[in-house]
Amino acid sequence: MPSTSKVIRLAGKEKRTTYGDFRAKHAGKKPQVPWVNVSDEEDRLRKTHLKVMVNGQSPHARHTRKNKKARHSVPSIEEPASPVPSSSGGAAALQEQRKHLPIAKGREALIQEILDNDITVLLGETGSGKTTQVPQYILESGLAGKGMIAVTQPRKVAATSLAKRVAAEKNTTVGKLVGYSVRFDECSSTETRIKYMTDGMIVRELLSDPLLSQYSVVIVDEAHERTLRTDLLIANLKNILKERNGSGEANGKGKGKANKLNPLKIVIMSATLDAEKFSRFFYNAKILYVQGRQHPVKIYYSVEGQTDYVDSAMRTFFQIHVDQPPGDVLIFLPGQEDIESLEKAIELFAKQLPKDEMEVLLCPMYAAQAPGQNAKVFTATPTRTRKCILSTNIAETSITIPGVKYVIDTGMCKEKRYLARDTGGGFDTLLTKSITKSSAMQRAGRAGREGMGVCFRLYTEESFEKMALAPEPEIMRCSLTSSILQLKCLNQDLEELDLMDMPDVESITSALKTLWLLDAINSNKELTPLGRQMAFFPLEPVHARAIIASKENGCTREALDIISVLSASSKLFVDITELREQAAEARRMFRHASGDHLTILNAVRAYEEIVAGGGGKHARRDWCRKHFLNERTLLEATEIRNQLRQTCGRLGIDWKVSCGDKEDPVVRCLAYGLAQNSAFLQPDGSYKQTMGQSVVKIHPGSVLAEKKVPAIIYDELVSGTAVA
Ligand SMILES: Nc1ncnc2c1ncn2[C@@H]1O[C@H](COP(=O)(O)OP(=O)(O)OP(=O)(O)O)[C@@H](O)[C@H]1O
Repeated sequence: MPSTSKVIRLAGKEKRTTYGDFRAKHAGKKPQVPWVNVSDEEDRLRKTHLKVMVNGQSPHARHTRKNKKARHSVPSIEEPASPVPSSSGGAAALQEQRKHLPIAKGREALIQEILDNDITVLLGETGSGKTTQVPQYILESGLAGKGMIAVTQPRKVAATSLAKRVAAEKNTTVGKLVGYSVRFDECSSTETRIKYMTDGMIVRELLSDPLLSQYSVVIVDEAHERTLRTDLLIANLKNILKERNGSGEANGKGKGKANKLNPLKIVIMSATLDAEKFSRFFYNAKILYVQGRQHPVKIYYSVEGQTDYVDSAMRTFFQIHVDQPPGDVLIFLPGQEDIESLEKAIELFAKQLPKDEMEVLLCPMYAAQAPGQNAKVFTATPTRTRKCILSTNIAETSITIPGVKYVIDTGMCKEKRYLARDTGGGFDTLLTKSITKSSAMQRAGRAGREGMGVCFRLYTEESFEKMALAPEPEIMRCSLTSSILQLKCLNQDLEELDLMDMPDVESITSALKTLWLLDAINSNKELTPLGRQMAFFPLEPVHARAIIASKENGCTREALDIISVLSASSKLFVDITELREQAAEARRMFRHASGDHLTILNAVRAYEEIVAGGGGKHARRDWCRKHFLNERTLLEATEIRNQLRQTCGRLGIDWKVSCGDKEDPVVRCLAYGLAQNSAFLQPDGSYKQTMGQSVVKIHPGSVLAEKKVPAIIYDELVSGTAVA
């Protein structure tokens, strides 16, 4: 059965802004500025949650409504005289900066509160210093004893960049006193006391250490995002607290220790949190509030709603570029396609600017881009240049991008949503939708980290008022398959966990059906030995199942080559709509009649020959460019493969076993994992899913796009987007 990496679910057309549209619309014209008005920065959301102040007044006065007179133009932005030193500089400058953060005033009070309470909920404005300082205060005060302090983050990029920043503040290199742990990348040592980690990694640690015995403090940061992993962690922390502290109270202070482990301290943090809900969940835990932000952020709303947010973002960018003082610009967009469209449009217009204007340096930032590429965003901006970062919501929380003074918020994001199938199983899909108030505030908070900032919201104040406060918890809208498998390994049933919000029965049933079809659980919903093995792999269960099946099919080497590429954060085949034919021609040598997975394998093998040939870095890069391959994906996949090989070793699977050039064993083992993702050819040329009613079409970037084959398996289903 041929296999393809991507199919499209045909469910109506969605209009996309393309490069061509931009050219037609703006050819020869100077970009126009959208109307904007000024609103003062507000924190009315938080006022309702305020219970205990940790410190006093904000160091800077807030902007008031009198700014409204600047309705029709963006006034020039003046820096208030600030005693705060600049963020660049050595260790002494960093120590000086730490002292000026709003949270520093409340340091002693905060430590005392954490000492007195097992669970603390901490609210503080973006940039007040929660994420970088609280772990250091806890460490410096000796509150963590000999244990480690875990600081969880929903996203990789935040965990790694925060670890680097805090290591610099501690005048050390990352991986020693301060480390991080993200999927496929661990940077810590026996010296590590503060560990920034993704919520996924700490949930994974529960498998080998159910009481998280290495940690004396767990700080759950950006808890407002309510990711699935954060919710599972929080539910487990409640149980661990009972086990380790012997109390089910927020201020139990470790009384009646149930075992020999250190008592656990839990801190829940965010700038935009429904603090009362968290407090109630944790036995009415105390809510602390850090008042004030280091630098103010002015907010501008558009007077009218913007129908084409990519176009409006472009015009707002040039308005800033032409009229405003130096400072980098961060633009929030929903996804990669919009980022690419905007990148091209800005590039085109930037070339038409007069010679005496500053240069524009474009830096895209999205999860599917290799980590090294995202790291470029953090490098210093050259002189006479304005950096323009085009990002999805991966830059929305926790991170500080040095140099950013302006934020443009399109008000849109992509949200993962699970579409269940009546016949069992289902899939996660990304839908473009309006953001929430929490997101809007977090996005604005990315300006004003090093000095006064400005945020342009490409939506009206009225639209902001109508936004939901926070996103719907992921547990209510995402696939539960992987989580239920992990919980089964901890002898836990999702239905019986004390969760903040309980998902509906259908999505639990759907996940259980998938696990049953993969043989991870039996018909009594009990974990099978195979399921336990699958949970060892840091992969989606479908991919883990394929690797395990490769053992009996004698093709583990090939399965790992393919699945490590599928698990990398960016695609291997560069897919530019306008250059699709040229790319297909350049990649002809890798094409495999059996589909995309074997084509990936051919590309990996060809790349390895180039590496073995010893042509050097430049030769490898040129070869990849020539063949429209993303070398960063290949490099990342090599790292992932090394880890998967180690996991195979621990499970007694010999990764060196190869089937050579035979294709059947490879497709067969993929089919074990992807059996649910299969579709049969229909008389009209479309494909119908075997499980579910959806009609799908092979993605135009697939090697099978032009072919009609009786049946396919696939590993990615895109919903609702149009065929280009
Ligand atoms: N990588 C960095 N480079 C330069 N300055 C930084 C960096 N990280 C943090 N800072 C400085 O430290 C301040 C506090 O950052 P921190 O992340 O601790 O705030 P926070 O209260 O957790 O904010 P948020 O809620 O947005 O995560 C920032 O406003 C910025 O001035």
